[in-house]
Amino acid sequence: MKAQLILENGTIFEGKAFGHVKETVGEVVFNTGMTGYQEILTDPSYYGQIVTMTYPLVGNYGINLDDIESDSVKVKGFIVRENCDQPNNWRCEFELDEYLKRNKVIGLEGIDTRALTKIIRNHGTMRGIITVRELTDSLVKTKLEAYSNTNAVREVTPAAKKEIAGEGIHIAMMDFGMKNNIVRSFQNRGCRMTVFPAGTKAAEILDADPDGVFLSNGPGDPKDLMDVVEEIKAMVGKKPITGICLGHQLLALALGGDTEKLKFGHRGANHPVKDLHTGRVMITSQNHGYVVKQEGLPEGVEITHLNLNDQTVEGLRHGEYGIYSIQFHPEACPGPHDTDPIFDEFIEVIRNFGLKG
Ligand SMILES: NC(=O)CC[C@H](N)C(=O)O
Repeated sequence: MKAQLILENGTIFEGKAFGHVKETVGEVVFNTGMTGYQEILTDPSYYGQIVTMTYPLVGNYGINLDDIESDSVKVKGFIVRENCDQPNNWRCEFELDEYLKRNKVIGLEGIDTRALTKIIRNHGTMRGIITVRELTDSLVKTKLEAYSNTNAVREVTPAAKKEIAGEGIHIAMMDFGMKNNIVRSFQNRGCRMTVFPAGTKAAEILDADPDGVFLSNGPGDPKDLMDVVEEIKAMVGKKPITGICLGHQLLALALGGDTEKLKFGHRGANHPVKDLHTGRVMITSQNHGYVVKQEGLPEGVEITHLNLNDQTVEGLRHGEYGIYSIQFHPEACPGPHDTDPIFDEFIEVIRNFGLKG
């Protein structure tokens, strides 16, 4: 069935619908990974967004239910140059088309995703609509203007608290739409975890008496979560706190720093990041549209990592408070595992804080 992508600036791409055919509105963002579409589709940080892949052939190894990062597809729509309908892999359980159908998410294929990416790069991230109907300009405008993603974290955070057994240190995880491999990475290191929904008060988390707190990744603008920032503030200095991506941005806000929106974000599996302590450059997995501003970081906060493509902040530390957070994704999935040792560094920060007390 014929379908269109209509962007906020009026650009129209014509292609073919696949997956579950329905109209969808979202922020159109691009990912430059050559593989990893299962992890991308199910990463809750993409909630509210339409993702387009720059790599031209997607779906060729099919779908298996081991490589997903949450229980369902979280993107609002998925755009590819070519959807492979004859996947071939020993782990393949079914096709991408079938997976999108089961999750009621529309796919759009047959458009030049590299041309689309160039438009987003030049213009900045835009809203868009995927539709199989003929819409008038004014209806498109109304639908795009009605789009809001301010409630995203509330849509993907778990409804209730959960315990995960382990023999090691006890970490309170604030789950803003946490990827599965973050939990696995701490589990591999023996950690015990209590996972709390996003709306949990600091007092309840402190009551559980964890050795440390972890703030997860998640969708949307960190400034839509100023109530959460207040709870984090109430834990600073009392417990060591670590965080990834949205968690890192929320920590920066809690410490008195600021965040801003990037023109088109970082989404891919080959972003070079420099560790300013060791001088080493690591290739990282990334998915974010917002970033911590360098200017205005309060005293005591040290920038630990920088992105070598655009010199943006990739890591922060506060020695005295036992705070350490990272903008990129040490849990990978998808992407290289270069930065997996960051989880050991998180645990070390938590242990060292314990020793001080
Ligand atoms: N992966 C994430 O946690 C993303 C954080 C935030 N939603 C951003 O886009 O910047």
